Amino acid sequence: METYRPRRSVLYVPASNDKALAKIAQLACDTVIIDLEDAVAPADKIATREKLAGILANRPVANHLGRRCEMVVRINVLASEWGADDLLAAANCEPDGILLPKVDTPRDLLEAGDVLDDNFAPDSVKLWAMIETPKALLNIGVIAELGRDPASRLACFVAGTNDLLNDTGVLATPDRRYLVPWLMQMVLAARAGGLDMLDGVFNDFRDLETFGRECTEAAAMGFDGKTLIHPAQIEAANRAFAPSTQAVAEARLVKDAFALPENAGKGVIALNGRMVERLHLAQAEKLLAKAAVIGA
Ligand SMILES: CC(C)(COP(=O)(O)OP(=O)(O)OC[C@H]1O[C@@H](n2cnc3c(N)ncnc32)[C@H](O)[C@@H]1OP(=O)(O)O)[C@@H](O)C(=O)NCCC(=O)NCCSC(=O)C[C@H](O)C(=O)O
Ligand SMILES: [Mg+2]
Repeated sequence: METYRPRRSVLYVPASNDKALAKIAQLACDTVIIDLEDAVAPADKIATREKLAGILANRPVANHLGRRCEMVVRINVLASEWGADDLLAAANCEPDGILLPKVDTPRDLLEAGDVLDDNFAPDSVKLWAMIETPKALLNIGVIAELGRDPASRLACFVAGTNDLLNDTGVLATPDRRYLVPWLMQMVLAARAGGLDMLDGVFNDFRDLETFGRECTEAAAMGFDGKTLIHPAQIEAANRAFAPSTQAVAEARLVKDAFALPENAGKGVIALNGRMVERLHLAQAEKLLAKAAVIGA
């Protein structure tokens, strides 16, 4: 069974921006997040929420990979004046996920999950969580643990680096040196919880060179993909989070070596002067499956 769901390029599209919404079908991003939160002015929140059903109904049948176009809705903070209505309105539109901003504790997710369980089937919409507050970082392990319980609906973490910089006062530098320790904590926690982990946005959308570098680093740090704010960022993200040609070739070598009759049943083999274990075979098979899905 195919389990890899590509989320290399995850584009925020403001739910209030008709021009941007109309572009979705032409874009080569793996996932779209329809944003009701930061991208929508307070005066427009209610009118924008009312457009949600139309936006989701118009989702492209297939995306650039020929797969069902994954659409997630980011709602306003649950405790805000808009949050509760956003949650129900979003779930009614049957998106693939609902992204909760400013999650501080597991309770925030459990409360949203309870509302969904009272109104929708247990296997319906998934929850995604923004990790963007100091409290979320302090609680990241227990929040991530929810990922091991399918009843929690939790499927994905998204780093909110703008809020994190704002709330902590750390300096934004091109190499993200003060953020990296927290980003690595997020990756570690996501892995412990069996969750996907998406990197935060890069605001300077005309600077594609620095953006490309940040994507390459994020892939090396273990992120599954990057959240984006502009279509110009899609291509570099798709490239950075895809397995390289060399990685695919090496994975094939590992798979072929373990398939040799003389290696049947062996736990460890030597390959071109390198020790290769069955965990490397599993890793290679995962990488090849990923490459097959994205056509790399
Ligand atoms: C940043 C922008 C406001 C820039 O918009 P604009 O000046 O219109 O850019 P361009 O003229 O270069 O646009 C070219 C065409 O591309 C379309 N476009 C632009 N952005 C998007 C998009 N996100 N999705 C789809 N299409 C898009 C324009 O409409 C132009 O189309 P056309 O004229 O037909 O050629 C804008 O990019 C933007 O609004 N981006 C998204 C902003 C957003 O959603 N922000 C909230 C999410 S990020 C966040 O919240 C961070 C997190 O919470 C944290 O804490 O870190
Ligand atoms: Mg934010």
